[in-house]
Amino acid sequence: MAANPQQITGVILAGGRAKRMGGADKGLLEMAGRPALEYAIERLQPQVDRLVINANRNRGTYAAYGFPVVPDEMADYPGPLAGMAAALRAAETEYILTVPCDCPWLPLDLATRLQLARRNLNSELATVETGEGLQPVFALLHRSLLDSLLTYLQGGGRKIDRWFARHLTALADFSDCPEAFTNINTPEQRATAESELPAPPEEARSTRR
Ligand SMILES: Nc1nc2c(ncn2[C@@H]2O[C@H](COP(=O)(O)OP(=O)(O)OP(=O)(O)O)[C@@H](O)[C@H]2O)c(=O)[nH]1
Ligand SMILES: [Mg+2]
Repeated sequence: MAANPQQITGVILAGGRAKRMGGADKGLLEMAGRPALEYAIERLQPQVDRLVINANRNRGTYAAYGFPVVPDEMADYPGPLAGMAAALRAAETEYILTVPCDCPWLPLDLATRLQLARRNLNSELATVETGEGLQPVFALLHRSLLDSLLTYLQGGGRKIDRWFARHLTALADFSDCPEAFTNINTPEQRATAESELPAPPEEARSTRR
């Protein structure tokens, strides 16, 4: 199908090893009674036209949410850029918007603010600046970036911000809400998050289709 220039595919990056979480599949790890990625689905889906999940393990469990599941094309967990590359290849829209699976408070106006920043700079790429630094896993990427990304990965590059530096990069200012990008890497952070997340309402328990 021809890509529609207006459209964005949201990508939930759930392909990591989660070593700091003891090797659990972090997207499926329960946080306050719900798998982590359900928070990301709930907050990202209304902002985008399509959604895909990038995952390397338990793909059947992820597929049960009803969205396409895209695995990395590179073996051995090369990092989030591999998930971005796989999603760019799979997406049928002009843009993808990536978020990590472990960020239950991600902003509801993420897509709007990234698109605005990107348009202002007329760039192919936009990411988040919180005032405390970049949050480069949150990225709006034009499909034309795939070749550059594959070249960077094939050359051994793994760092997102170093690859971004090869391109004009728009920064969306989220200094008003840096805490919205809190992500959960360790059992301690999970415990803190669980004390702050609401108990799941009954209907939320059936998000999984
Ligand atoms: N597709 C893909 N995604 C990854 C890979 N490594 C990390 N990610 C994702 O990138 C995002 C940020 O990574 P981290 O929070 O460090 O997650 P992680 O790498 O699984 O966890 P650690 O092993 O503890 O660093 C998460 O959404 C991960 O799922 C990978 O090799 N492939
Ligand atoms: Mg990591």
